[in-house]
Amino acid sequence: MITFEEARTRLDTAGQSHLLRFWTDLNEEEKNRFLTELSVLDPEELQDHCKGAIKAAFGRQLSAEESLDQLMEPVPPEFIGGVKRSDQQTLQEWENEGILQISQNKVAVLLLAGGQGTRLGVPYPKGMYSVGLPSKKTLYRIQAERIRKVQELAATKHGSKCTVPWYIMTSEFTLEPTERFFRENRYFGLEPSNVLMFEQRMIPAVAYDGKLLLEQKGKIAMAPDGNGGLYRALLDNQVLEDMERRGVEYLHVYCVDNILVKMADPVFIGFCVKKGADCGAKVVEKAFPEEPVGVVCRVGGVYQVVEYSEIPAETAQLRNAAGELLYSAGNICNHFFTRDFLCNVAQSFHRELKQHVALKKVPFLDEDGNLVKPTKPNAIKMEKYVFDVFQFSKKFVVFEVLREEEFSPLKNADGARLDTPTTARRSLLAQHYRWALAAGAHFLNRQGEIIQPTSGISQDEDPPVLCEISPLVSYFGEALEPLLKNKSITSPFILDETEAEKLKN
Ligand SMILES: CC(=O)N[C@H]1[C@@H](OP(=O)(O)O)O[C@H](CO)[C@@H](O)[C@@H]1O
Repeated sequence: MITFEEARTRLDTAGQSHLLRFWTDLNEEEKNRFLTELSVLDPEELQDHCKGAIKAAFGRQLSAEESLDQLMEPVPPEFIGGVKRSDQQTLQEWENEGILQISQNKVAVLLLAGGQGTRLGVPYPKGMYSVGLPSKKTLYRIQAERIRKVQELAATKHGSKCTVPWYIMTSEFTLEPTERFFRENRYFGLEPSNVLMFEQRMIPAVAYDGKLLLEQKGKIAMAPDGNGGLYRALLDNQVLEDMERRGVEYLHVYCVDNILVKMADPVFIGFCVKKGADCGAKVVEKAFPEEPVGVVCRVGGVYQVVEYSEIPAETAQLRNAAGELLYSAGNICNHFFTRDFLCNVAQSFHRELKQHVALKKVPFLDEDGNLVKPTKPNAIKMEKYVFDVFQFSKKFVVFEVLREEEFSPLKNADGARLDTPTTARRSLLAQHYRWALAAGAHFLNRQGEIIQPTSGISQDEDPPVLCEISPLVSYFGEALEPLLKNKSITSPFILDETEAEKLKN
């Protein structure tokens, strides 16, 4: 930790000496905490950060030729691999490859979980949320059980025990509650040494005059550095070394809120490995022009995601001759990276990542120490995005999957039209209902009458039966026929391991 004098000199250099305005009001503990916070702020970096924020927010506007819509082009269809575009045998080959890599301990998953869940409106990390399934499982439990199952599938097929380590990037907001939650839930049956949490950095919000803000007398207003803070956090926390020690070669990186996420998806991993990719993105067909998903495309000839907050509205509306959205490769925040690629990016390029700007209302202390809650944006928050490293890839691939099977994110509280606990719950239950029907089950209501099978269930309606299948029984619909074929099942039905045992007999 630095001394007060050192802090003062550093802040003078960075033009931020006002931050010590209330120093004499602080008690010893607050002073120490503040000095600890200040000691990680390098004065030159801080100065660059503030200048960069102002320039990014209010700098020169791009000319017409430089503008995004002039430079954007869709991914040529022949460059997109995927579930709809491939036959069963090819898909099986990719899956086999993925399972083989998993069985050799070469695959890990990495969760981006530093966000505050502001839109969902809960004061705890999103992964701890339960969307109201019959089993009451939280997102974290579902994800953990999918890891356990995919490990088991690979171990059974190749005859040796294997591990898919789970790296979890948290932030100042989410580390402590996430750790506690995992401990209290005994790591959901995973080996604790294979669940590795680390923290991304926080960076200061910058007021429109280039100054930092105090949120308390001894605390600067900070925010996580975006999910692209991953690369710096990998270095800060020696995560790449841990991967190397374990022999991990391939990473499946995903964000916490998609209830249908296929953890360490063998098909996606196998596809990327077989194509020799160093970096890949899973996409779904974008549903409508305003859908809040980024689009994978090329900008100036280079692969990139253009985020929903940055794509010009008219560009998002463009359609091809067949009437489909021109920019339809919707990013579902499921990425593939080789460890080599991550090392290269983290070591050589993390400083070059674009800073994205958001103008936000950031509460601050005024000169008299009173907390002001602004009614309009007053500060710039800078964020890096995880996908901004695609440009450094030597072999980038895109993999399209079916939305109803793999993408239903939890972003908003119930009451919103899209991406709520209700839509997430319905997506999962509809999927499990489809799996059960495909395995040959018949559903009965409480009166013992057959419920006629329904297909094409939308997120606006509940499936006709309540059927939830534990990931410990089936990872993605497999192995259900021996349990369910020609069985008459009464809704609600929870197929967990105990129920599976009963059905076997
Ligand atoms: C920076 C970043 O990763 N943005 C992602 C991410 O958006 P959020 O709104 O930040 O959750 O998830 C979306 C999919 O749910 C994806 O479409 C988008 O591009």
